[in-house]
Amino acid sequence: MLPHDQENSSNIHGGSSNVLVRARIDSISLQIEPNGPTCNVSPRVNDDRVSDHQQSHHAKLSILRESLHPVTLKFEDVSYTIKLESNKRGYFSSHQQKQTRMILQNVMGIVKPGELLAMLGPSGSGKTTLLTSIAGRLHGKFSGTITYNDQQFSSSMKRKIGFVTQDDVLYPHLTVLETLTYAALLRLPSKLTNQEKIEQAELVIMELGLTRCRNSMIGGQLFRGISGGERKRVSIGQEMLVNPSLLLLDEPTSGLDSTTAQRIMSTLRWLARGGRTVVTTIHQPSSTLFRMFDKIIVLTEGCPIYYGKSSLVMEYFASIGYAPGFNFMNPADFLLDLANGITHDTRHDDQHELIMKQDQSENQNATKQSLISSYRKNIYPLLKEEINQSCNRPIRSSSTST
Ligand SMILES: Nc1ncnc2c1ncn2[C@@H]1O[C@H](COP(=O)(O)OP(=O)(O)OP(=O)(O)O)[C@@H](O)[C@H]1O
Repeated sequence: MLPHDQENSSNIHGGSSNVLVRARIDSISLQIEPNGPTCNVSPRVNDDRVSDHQQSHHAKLSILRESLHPVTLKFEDVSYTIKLESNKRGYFSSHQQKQTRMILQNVMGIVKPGELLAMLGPSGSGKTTLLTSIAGRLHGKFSGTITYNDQQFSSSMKRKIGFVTQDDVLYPHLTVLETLTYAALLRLPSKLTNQEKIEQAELVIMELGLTRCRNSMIGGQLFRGISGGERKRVSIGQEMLVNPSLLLLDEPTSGLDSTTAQRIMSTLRWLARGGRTVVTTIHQPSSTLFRMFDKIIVLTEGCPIYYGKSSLVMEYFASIGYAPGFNFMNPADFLLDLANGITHDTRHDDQHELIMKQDQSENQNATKQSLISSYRKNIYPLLKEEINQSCNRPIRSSSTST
């Protein structure tokens, strides 16, 4: 079952079955905040022909569809430095020189419930480090502020965060159903009965379209199991079980074919539209994938060169003198080139490669510095204002950033 198919299907929020669902939600000791997501697109259906069974089934699905604690994430001037220890004279020298390296520098952003933010940038640009800091798992010299509904990170917030890491750890000998059932038994609150926990695992399997492989083993290096895309969905499912308000994912589509990647991104978008705040890193998205992001942040060597709506990114770079040399270019390819300091020239196409090579060797750093300064001049002040203005205000579903 495709999640976006479900977006089009009826989702019942009224009726007695809904009361039961609410009762169950309450029994998970979660409460609906007054600033509920305004972006939930579930239509209300009042059709007597829908059977009780169907009603209860759809209503149960809505448990996973809605976030119960919408979270507005803000990260302001996040910088992170690490200490590098290197030998001064040689490998066996006891004289060690301590150097520092800046991994992130003044990174800012705001993501509201219902929004999907993608972090883009070349390998080593700091995407995972930023995601880890948002998850509250970064240790070391870290400065700046990260808040969740204007509150600092706390253990109660930790429980509302789902973090899907790049290298998912799954037991190869368990089936999909066993993996998710054990996760449900271990992670769901003790107020739920075991039967209810098992039902939640079944719901997640349906929601993520894993029904066909529910009894297949995960597999590993020694024996083949489910596919890479299914495996990634199992990892996402493990986090979905606890209905996180803030879902963070590190490279959820890496190594997957474009159709599977698109399917996973549809799932993430659908989770966001249920009032969750979704942040993902991504390496090389296709243009179809790119269009699914509400907002993007583009990093080069730890510094942002763009933050804002994905639909406005090309316009922004064109306004500061950077445009792709030809039409129909995947915006993500263009942005990654820019983040690497490679500009596209509008001159004749067969000169293009040569120009790119020259840029790489001679002008890369200058281009990056120019992009960083343009960001500081054009985007940073507006973003700072947006973050300050949204302080303690009701959460809205639309974004007003660049
Ligand atoms: N604890 C650490 N010690 C040494 N280097 C580190 C440490 N943490 C991060 N780095 C370096 O910081 C840079 C950013 O790393 P990060 O994993 O955030 O990049 P990334 O953009 O996610 O890369 P990729 O796309 O390849 O996963 C890299 O050059 C990495 O080697």
